[in-house]
Amino acid sequence: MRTRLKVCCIVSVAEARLAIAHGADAVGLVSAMPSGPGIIPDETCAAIARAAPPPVASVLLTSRTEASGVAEQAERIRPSAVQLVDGAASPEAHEALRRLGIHAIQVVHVEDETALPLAQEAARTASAVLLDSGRPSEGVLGGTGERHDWNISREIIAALEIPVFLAGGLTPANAPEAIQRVRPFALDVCSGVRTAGALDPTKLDAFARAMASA
Ligand SMILES: O=C(O)c1ccccc1NCC(=O)[C@H](O)[C@H](O)COP(=O)(O)O
Repeated sequence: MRTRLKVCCIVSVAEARLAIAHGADAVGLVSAMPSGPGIIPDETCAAIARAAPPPVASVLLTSRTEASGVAEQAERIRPSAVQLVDGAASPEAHEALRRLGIHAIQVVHVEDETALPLAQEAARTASAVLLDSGRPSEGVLGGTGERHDWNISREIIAALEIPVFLAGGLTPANAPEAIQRVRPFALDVCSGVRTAGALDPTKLDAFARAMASA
């Protein structure tokens, strides 16, 4: 099965089009966060979500966890999916998204082996799990440019029956190894395809080619 590509930290409709032209299956839109390089206003998230043509998915990243807050933002922006980045969102938040017909992607930050039970719990309600390299205890919820322990990720993917995205420090140089060793449903990349903050067509092309070569 082909490994899917999610290009995250998209800041404009033009960047979304560039990512899609290079084969992105999904574009990630980072709304308000405690910190991070890719944050954009909700109005920009909504404009990009409207511009993403089917079957490309628009994924809204939110640090909200309460059902009412998650649902309010999702209803306004209308993405295909919401990526919950700040620990396990409440079952009510998942249920609110389900009622809106919007998928929930639950992020699990792989800090140590405790990520496995967290991912198994998340898989009970989420449509997909995304394994990332944040440090929630320090208010870092993604966009680190750092890899985590892929042995743990591989173990999680083998244990789960739902799609699992792999994120954190991916680049054209390590994408083939990520696919071969970890076998994720999709790769998620932010800093590895950017230069001086802007989406870089040369790096995007190299990333897509690296994935195809795996
Ligand atoms: O990029 C941000 O500003 C950000 C902040 C807080 C949560 C998530 C954020 N980025 C979105 C992502 O999901 C990244 O694609 C993912 O963390 C991988 O980033 P990178 O290691 O830079 O490829």
